[in-house]
Amino acid sequence: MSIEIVNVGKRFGDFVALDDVSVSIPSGRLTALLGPSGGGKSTLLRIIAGLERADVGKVEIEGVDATGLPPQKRNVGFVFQHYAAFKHLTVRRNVAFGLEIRKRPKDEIRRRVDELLALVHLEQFAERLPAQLSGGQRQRMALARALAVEPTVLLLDEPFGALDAKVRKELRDWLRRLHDEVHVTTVFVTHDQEEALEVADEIVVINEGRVEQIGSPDDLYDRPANEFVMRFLGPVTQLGDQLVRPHDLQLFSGGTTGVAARVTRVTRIGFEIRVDVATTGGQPVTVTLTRNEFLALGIAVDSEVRVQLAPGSPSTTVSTPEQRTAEPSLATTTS
Ligand SMILES: Nc1ncnc2c1ncn2[C@@H]1O[C@H](COP(=O)(O)OP(=O)(O)OP(=O)(O)O)[C@@H](O)[C@H]1O
Repeated sequence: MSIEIVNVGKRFGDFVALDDVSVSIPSGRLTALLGPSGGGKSTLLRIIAGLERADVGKVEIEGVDATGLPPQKRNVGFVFQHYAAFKHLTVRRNVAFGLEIRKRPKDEIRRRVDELLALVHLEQFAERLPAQLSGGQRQRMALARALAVEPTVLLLDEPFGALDAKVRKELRDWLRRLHDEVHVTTVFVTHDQEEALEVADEIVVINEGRVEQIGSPDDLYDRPANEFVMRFLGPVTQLGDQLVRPHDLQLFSGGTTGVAARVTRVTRIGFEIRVDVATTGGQPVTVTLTRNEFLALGIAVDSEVRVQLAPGSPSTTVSTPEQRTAEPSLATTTS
């Protein structure tokens, strides 16, 4: 294990930002700290970086107790959402900065910076100033600069957060490929579940200062530890007292399987069809089908159907019976 966080606690005044957090972050992997705003992700990242001190607990990096070490002794590189570049220095000099202050030989610096600029696809922009780059290019420069000093650990706090959706998506794919080439242990903070599921090898779900679940994207999606993780990782709907995913529900136009319901609304959303139904007990349930599945059923608004959870699909029991689904359906109940 590359980073061991053991029983870490952190308060800001009376506010508990982290409550007895223990996480093992594996070497050479890409790990996401995922959770809602204010949950404590950045605080945990800053504690790993040494920018913040834990009140209790221990941080170990590559077998070394780093709890009391200042940031510059931890050999970590970091990139934040609003990256502050040296405005008056070229891209090349920005990337070289960490190597220059370490007084590495000029030849070595040139070679290493060329390699890094190629890695982040910025070779042709080496002599530009940061202001002459796009937002996405600037974040790539920031990553090259963080990697220049060969950190043991790379820490990224919402590094693409300020960029538009398309650039964000491109950088996400690019980060995944970069990591496959470089293999530096990387921890990144995100509140975007899609980003975490797509990019990370391991995800740590953090909410209200506590770890809700740690696992691979598949573990979390298919075997959510609790209702919070289930709701946070994707769309949900409720069938009886079970919280389920709308695409894990099956509809039948006849027969006796599952629960009797009536179709209240049919909506096409891109390549999916969303079918809202109301059970005979009056519970609104949302089902998503592919277009072909929908056409094969031959159903429309007011059709009588049966609905059931596809065998083997994840579900969790809802804690309070009156709790509404996270994605409320627009169904008007019929009985
Ligand atoms: N220096 C500080 N002083 C007081 N409270 C703080 C400080 N830093 C963080 N907090 C509080 O601690 C909580 C956790 O903050 P943190 O930034 O770790 O959350 P986060 O999960 O990263 O959220 P976001 O995605 O919004 O950045 C928040 O309620 C925040 O207001």
